[in-house]
Parts: sequence; structure tokens; C-alpha cells
Amino acid sequence: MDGLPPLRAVMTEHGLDPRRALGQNFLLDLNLTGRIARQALPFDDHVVIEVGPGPGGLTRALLSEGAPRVVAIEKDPRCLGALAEIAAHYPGRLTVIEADALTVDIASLTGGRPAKIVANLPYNVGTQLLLNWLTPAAWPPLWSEMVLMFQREVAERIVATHGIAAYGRLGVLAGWRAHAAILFDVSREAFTPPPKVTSSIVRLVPRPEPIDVPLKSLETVTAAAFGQRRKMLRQSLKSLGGEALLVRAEIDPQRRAETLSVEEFCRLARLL
Ligand SMILES: C[S@@+](CC[C@H](N)C(=O)[O-])C[C@H]1O[C@@H](n2cnc3c(N)ncnc32)[C@H](O)[C@@H]1O
Repeated sequence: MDGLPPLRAVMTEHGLDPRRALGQNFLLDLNLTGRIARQALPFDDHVVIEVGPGPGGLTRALLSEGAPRVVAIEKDPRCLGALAEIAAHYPGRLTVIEADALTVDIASLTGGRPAKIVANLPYNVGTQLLLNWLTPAAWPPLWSEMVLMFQREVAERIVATHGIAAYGRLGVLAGWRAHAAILFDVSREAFTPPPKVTSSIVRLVPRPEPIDVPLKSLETVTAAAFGQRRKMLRQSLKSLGGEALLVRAEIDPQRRAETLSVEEFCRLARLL
């Protein structure tokens, strides 16, 4: 399709037998990776940051869909040969960094240009990576859009709002910074090897206006509230001021955590 060898042949040539410890469930169908890459259009002058390119299915799709510049961070050195072939096919457009993405400051990769993050994330570190990108104090964030694959259950927690069973700390932190939506599901069979569960593609875009509140306070209040999510807030927030705190925030002390909007959590956090 793009003049490069089929991904299955690439895996054989480079000895890329998938490793579970690295969350390696590869997408080998370029039609599917193309569909994912197109969710991040238009690329304009954005740098696309991809975490975990593996044998390069999504990387190839991003480049063939016109991303002017892709910076890919991969922890597994076995993938570097296959990725170097892609870089040679698209001169000057792909940079591969061999690193653990958890330790990379992505601000150092954009060269001051706007960025989009597009990735089929390793499941074991996906949530932590998302939190690393969501929570820096700087506003606007350096990403103008993220298109990310998660296990469906995690995706549901990211997009959940108040009143929904999956709503919890992750939904509050995501909602504090971004508007998030599930775009479509990807079945287990699409991966090599198939994971245990269905996956979903999530899009996040920054909120139009930031909500000014210290991250630490927001984490403290959501941890306490959702740590005892069945209890009334006057009980679950007892150690943080309980009823008096809730009254100051003009929130009914008899409510439960999952009924509070992101804005209400932020109001409470600001009073801590
Ligand atoms: C789910 S696979 C996706 C591979 C490829 N993007 C695809 O869609 O076929 C996750 C990839 O992330 C890499 N990876 C795992 N942990 C990582 C980390 N901490 N930092 C960077 N890459 C990591 C794995 O080696 C693997 O290539």
C-alpha cells in the first residue's frame, strides 16, 4: 500500500515475536491503522508524537496520511531496524527515540511546534502516560489533540462524567483538562496476538478554558471521595473537613462522589 513490505513480513525479518511484558499487541492491518491515523487529521504543521511504534503499522499510516513530522518513542530495541526502514522511506519526517516513554519529557520533542499525540498504547503503562500528559500545570497543554487506544474498560473510565457508573478519579482528571470521547471500538482479533479484551480509540482535546486548581488538592479530594464511593460525602471527606467543607463549597453533604461534576470537585479542591 505504501511501498514498504507487509507488516507480517517485517515482523519475521526483524524477529519481532511479541512480548507480553512490553504490552506488545500489534496491529498489522494498514487499513485499520489508516483509520486510526485519520482521526487526527488535519496534521497541518503539527508534530505527531507516537508512543510504542513497534513494527510501525500506525507510524506508516501517520506518514502516508501526511503527518509532516513524527517523533516515535519505542522502548524495545528490537523494533529499531524496522523503524529505520520506515524513516528511510520518508526522508526527514520520522525520528525514532529509543526510550521508556514514562521518562521522556515530550515538551523537549516538539521544537516549539504544536503537537498531537497518537498511539496504540502499551496497556500496562497507558493510564500513567495519559496522566503524565494531562496533568502538567502549563496551559494550554502542548498537545492540541490526542488519539489513543486503551482497553475499552479504561476508555469508559476516561470519558465518564458524573452520574455514570464508570466515573471516578480518571474521569475527573481527564474532564479537568480535556473533552474526551470514544470514537470506535477495535476487536481483539485485530491484534497480533489478540489481547483478552476489546479496545477503544479515545480522542481528547483541551477544554476551551482551563479550570484553575492545584492538581494535588484535586487528587486528594477525589481519592477520598471515590475511596468510599458508596458513602455520603460528609462521611468520605471527613478527614478533609467533612460537612463544613461541603457547606462552604455549597454542596449538599448527603450527596455521593459519583454525583459531583468535575467543576464541583474543583470547587472543593480549591477550598482545601
Ligand atoms: C500495543 S503495542 C503497539 C505497537 C504498534 N504501535 C501497533 O499499533 O502495532 C505497544 C508498543 O509500546 C512499546 N512499549 C511498551 N512499553 C513502553 C514504554 N514504557 N515506552 C515506550 N514504548 C513502550 C512496546 O514495545 C510496543 O511496541
